[in-house]
Amino acid sequence: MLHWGYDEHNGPAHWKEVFPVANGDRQSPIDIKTEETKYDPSLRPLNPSYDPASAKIILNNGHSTSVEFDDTINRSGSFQLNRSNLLSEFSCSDDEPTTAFVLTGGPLSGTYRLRQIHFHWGSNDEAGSEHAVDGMKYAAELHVVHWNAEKYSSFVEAARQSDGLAVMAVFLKIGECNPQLKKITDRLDTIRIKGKKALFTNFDPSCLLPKSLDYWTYFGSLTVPPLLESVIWIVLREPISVCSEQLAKFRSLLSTAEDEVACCLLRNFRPPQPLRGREVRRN
Ligand SMILES: NS(=O)(=O)c1ccc(C(=O)N2CCc3cc(O)c(O)cc3[C@@H]2c2ccccc2)cc1
Ligand SMILES: [Zn+2]
Repeated sequence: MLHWGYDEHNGPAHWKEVFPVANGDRQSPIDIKTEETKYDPSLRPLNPSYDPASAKIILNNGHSTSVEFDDTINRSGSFQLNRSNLLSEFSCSDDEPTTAFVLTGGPLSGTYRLRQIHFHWGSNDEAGSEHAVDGMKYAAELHVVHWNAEKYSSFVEAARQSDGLAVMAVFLKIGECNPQLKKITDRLDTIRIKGKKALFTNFDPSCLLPKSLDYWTYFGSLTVPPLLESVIWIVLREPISVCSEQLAKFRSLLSTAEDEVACCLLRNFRPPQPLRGREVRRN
């Protein structure tokens, strides 16, 4: 198998050839059978608090489009943005609580720091989400990726720990065009080719969250290689809207680089994986 992707020759059915954990017992996504979810009174409300200044770039990494955030923090507690992206450096004094772009509450113990958001979609409006609800798939799915910055010193280290990552999933349901999503879909034509990136600042991902933050939660994995089993999944029950024209822009992204034959990224979802006896809790 060449580099993994979503085509016939390198898609999800092949990933186990290179990443045997694909057959593990806490793989994602899953089909959430609502009748079998368990209410858990100990689950607290989710508390996302994002600082718009931390958004940095939007990029096409060949298997999705992502908005990357600045999740570096140096010892003095001040946030350091690297000069190469010409963003000004700002620092908060040590006595200020740094609440920028973190997720706490819900099933989480501790503070998870926002790293990136990205999307999954399909070749048609009917099925593009990764998680399913009672067998039903949505048109697309937003993932808001956080890592446990209290316990681990980097995202990649956290990605190897069973409680290292927390990903909030938001379903995108076909309907009205989404004005908040427009800020992202309007930029996709500048990053069509794999590897392309562009400055993307002052974006607060909470503008993409639905009114209700009610959720299901379960222990799972990355849904793309290396499929690491390090994700606490928090799937919001209420979808946000997206229109066909906006979805079409995602599909016009290329999964190929400049020097390759152009190939559109028409779909990039992994099908639901076996639950293997895991429990899905709801708040
Ligand atoms: N769909 S998802 O489960 O929410 C998810 C989460 C994280 C990541 C992520 O940040 N990854 C995994 C894939 C990947 C591919 C790259 O080309 C890359 O440059 C970075 C990543 C990272 C990653 C890589 C290694 C360890 C952990 C994450 C991707 C998908
Ligand atoms: Zn994802």
